[in-house]
Amino acid sequence: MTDPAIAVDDVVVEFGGVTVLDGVSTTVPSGTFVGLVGPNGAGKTTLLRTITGALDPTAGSVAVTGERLADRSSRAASRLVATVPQSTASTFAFDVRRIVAMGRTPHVDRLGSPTPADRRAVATAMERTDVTDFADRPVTEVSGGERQRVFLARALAQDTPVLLLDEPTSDLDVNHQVRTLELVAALVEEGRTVVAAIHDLDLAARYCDELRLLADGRIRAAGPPESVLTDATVEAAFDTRATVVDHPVTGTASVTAFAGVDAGDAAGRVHVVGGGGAATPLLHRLDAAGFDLSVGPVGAADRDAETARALDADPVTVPPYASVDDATRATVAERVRRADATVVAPVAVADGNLPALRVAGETTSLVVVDGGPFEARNHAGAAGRRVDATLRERGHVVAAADLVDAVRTAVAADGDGVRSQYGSVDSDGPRP
Ligand SMILES: Nc1ncnc2c1ncn2[C@@H]1O[C@H](COP(=O)(O)OP(=O)(O)OP(=O)(O)O)[C@@H](O)[C@H]1O
Repeated sequence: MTDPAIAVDDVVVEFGGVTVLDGVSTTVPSGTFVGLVGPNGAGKTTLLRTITGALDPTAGSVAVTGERLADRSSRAASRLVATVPQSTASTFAFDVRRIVAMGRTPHVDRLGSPTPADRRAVATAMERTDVTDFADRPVTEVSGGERQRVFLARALAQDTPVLLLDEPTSDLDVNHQVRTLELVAALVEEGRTVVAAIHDLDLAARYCDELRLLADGRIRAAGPPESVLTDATVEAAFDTRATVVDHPVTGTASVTAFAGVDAGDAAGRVHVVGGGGAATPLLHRLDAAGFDLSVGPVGAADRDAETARALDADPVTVPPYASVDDATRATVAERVRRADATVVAPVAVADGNLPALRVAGETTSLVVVDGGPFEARNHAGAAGRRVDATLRERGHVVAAADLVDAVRTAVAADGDGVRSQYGSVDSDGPRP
């Protein structure tokens, strides 16, 4: 069997008597992209620095392609591993091309000048990281995100089998985040091995072959992203409530954290009127709080339907582009009546949700999230203004941030409160 690209064996790192890595063992197979995830201070940077040999572990050992980097000359080690540090602040005003060319140092003969192959490697690295346009600018005068790409270009120009990246996308805009991780994935396809500390769990799940979840100096979970990122592992490592679902577009794990949401001890059935993704964040909050959920009516392929299925929240769906038939209407009405509270997401009034809005409006335990269909600006005319005023006066309208508390109160008051009377004021029906 060939050696793994990286083997970390029972590594302990202490700083001034404080144990930062506490017996970390893991291997990274050659040609894979492994993401290091975990909370601030978990030890990700420390582990990367130990792998490069920049830090000597208190105990344990690290091998890269079967060799201890500490036993190699720094020039030889630099032909094996390239790194992009978390902070790329540079004090020297070298131009970008010169910074990238520094990646060739371990390959260039000490006395010789760069060869055409060196120049080609620099040009290709700049192109692949999209920095060619500002190749002649001083690195001190480019933006933080541009500088991050310059240092990735330097690492690419170094042309090593192993790349270690500390937060390679932290300063990048959304376009360059995705482009950079696609570039990294392409490098891995070409046979390189990459380990990257990544804070964005969704991006890590989307691009990495495997993850290592680090917390309190230990690896808490290791393997494919979907096995590492679960509600339980994320909650334990990050000390927060969290829900992990399949992302509707990428199909990979998508993590939503809820700081300050109580442990899921809330009881009660809640029906949510949503559509177009408006209910998705609300469903996550309500699910994390512990409510039993139903949703609808929503299109079968709607984002809210996907979320509902992922959370076992029982969506009432209609086929795409179909109108709501009598049977569906009756099902929704039944769900609303059976629920201990009904939540209306900030949706626009549409033929599809109008029947549900009508039924919801007649319940006593209605929670309307601010910006929704009952708002005056979403209705034409006096009827709309009356609906809005009545609901606000009766305390049914809340900000999304206050949703869980409002639903707890509504559930407790179910059957007890005054009717929201949306039904009675809406004599001619709201108009979109
Ligand atoms: N040189 C050092 N001396 C003392 N303590 C250090 C040193 N380097 C790191 N630490 C401590 O070790 C712990 C782990 O730090 P590390 O930078 O490895 O975490 P991290 O997981 O990369 O965090 P972040 O996500 O915030 O970048 C932290 O508590 C940090 O304060």
